[in-house]
Amino acid sequence: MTGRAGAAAPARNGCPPAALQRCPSLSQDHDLACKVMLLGDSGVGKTCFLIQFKDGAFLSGTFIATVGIDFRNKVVTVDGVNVKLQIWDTAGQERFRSVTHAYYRDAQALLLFYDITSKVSFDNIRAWLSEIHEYAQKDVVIMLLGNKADVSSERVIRTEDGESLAREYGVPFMETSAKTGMNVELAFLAIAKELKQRAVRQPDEPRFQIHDYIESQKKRSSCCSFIAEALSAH
Ligand SMILES: Nc1nc2c(ncn2[C@@H]2O[C@H](COP(=O)(O)OP(=O)(O)OP(=O)(O)O)[C@@H](O)[C@H]2O)c(=O)[nH]1
Repeated sequence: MTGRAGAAAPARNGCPPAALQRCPSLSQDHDLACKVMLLGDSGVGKTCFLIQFKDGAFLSGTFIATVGIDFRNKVVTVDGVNVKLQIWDTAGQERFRSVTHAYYRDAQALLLFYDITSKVSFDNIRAWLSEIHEYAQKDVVIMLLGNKADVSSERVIRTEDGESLAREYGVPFMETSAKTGMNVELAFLAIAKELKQRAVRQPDEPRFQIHDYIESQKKRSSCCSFIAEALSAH
């Protein structure tokens, strides 16, 4: 199921052939392929986040928990390089934990979610980070995401608490909404940019700073929830 892409393709989009030779994989529709895993407690919104990114839609209504693990591909273009993100959506339920552990080792990036309306999901982030340190590669890119930022009336985790936890672990952070789409694309684009730079960085190119990029691009939940509330009122 891990399906790495195969044959080498000619360099495109101004990315020099020598640099692309170092990419983890090459094929017709993309220059570089990367594995990204979505982690976090059951119900935090991982599947909805993925569907929002892939199809631009929100799955509302009955919550159907993921069983085991599933994946979707999406190609994004960053700085002229086509990056295929193979995104693994894991089941948050404890009983599937041993299944998902097996997939950590191959992942180049991990999006770790909590739900801003659930204290338990936030408190469990430390346990998730311990698992990550146990099973994932040492240089894996980790991003902390506080999802459901559109539901401001039920918020129990302040933005500052998310920021401070992320600072403690040295990982980038933002609040997101799989419902409104707030910061969904940004999360994946930031990952794609970081992984692309690791694979094809030119000697004279400045190093990509994922923290700075996110800080400069992210939308604040207060502004977004204001807009979402205004829209839902009509
Ligand atoms: N308001 C709001 N609801 C959301 C958001 N994201 C997900 N939900 C809802 O939260 C519930 C759980 O979402 P899922 O995406 O299935 O959660 P999950 O993390 O994939 O859960 P598991 O598959 O069990 O690990 C669903 O009822 C969604 O409609 C969001 O950003 N805002």
